[in-house]
Amino acid sequence: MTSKLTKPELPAGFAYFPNLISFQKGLDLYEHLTGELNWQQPSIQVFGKFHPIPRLQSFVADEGVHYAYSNHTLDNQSWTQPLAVMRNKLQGHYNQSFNALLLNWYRDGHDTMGWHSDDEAELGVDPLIISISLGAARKFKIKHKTTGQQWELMLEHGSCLVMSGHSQQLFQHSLPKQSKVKGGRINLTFRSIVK
Ligand SMILES: O=C(O)CCC(=O)C(=O)O
Ligand SMILES: [Fe+2]
Repeated sequence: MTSKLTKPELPAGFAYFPNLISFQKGLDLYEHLTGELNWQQPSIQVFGKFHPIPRLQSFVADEGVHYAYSNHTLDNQSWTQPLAVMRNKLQGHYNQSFNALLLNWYRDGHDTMGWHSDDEAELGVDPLIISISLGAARKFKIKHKTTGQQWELMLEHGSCLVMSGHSQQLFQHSLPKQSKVKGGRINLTFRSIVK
C-alpha cells in the first residue's frame, strides 16, 4: 500500500526540504537551464532493443569526470555561472564536494523515470545525492527492495530532496507517469563521482 507521507515519515536516508529556492529564482533558473544547456534524449538497450529514454537529459561536470549511465556516457558540459553558485552553496552546507550534476527534463506528465537505485560503482558506497526540483510538482515514489513497502511524496518547485546513508542500497525510487500534468519539470542531482 502506498501511504502519503510528509518529511518526518520518510524512510531513513531520505529528507525533504520544500522552498530551498524561492519561487521567482526557481523560475529564472528553469529558463536558464532550458535555454543554456545542451539536452539529449539518449537511447538505452532493453532486451536487445534500443528505446529513447522518456525524458531529456543533460550532464554538467568537472573536466575529466564521466558518468556511465545505462551503458552510455553523456556529453560533458562545464558549469554555468548559476549552477556553479548553487554547487558552492551546497558544498558549503553539506561539507562535501560535488563534481557532477545530472539533469532530467520531464517535458510533461508523460515523461518518467523508472524504478532504480543510484548505486553505480563510481558513486561510491552510501552516496550523498542532493536532488532539486523546478517546475511542475511531480510524484516521487520510494520502494524498499526486500519488503516492497512504498512511500510517495510530491516534489515541489524549489524543493530539495536529500538522499544519503543506505537510501540507494535498501530502496529504489521512481517518477511515475501523471498524464494530467501539462507543465514541464527539471530535476537536478548533485553527485560526487569517484574517478
Ligand atoms: O526526477 C527525479 O526527481 C528523480 C531523478 C533521479 O532519480 C535521478 O536522476 O537519478
Ligand atoms: Fe535516481
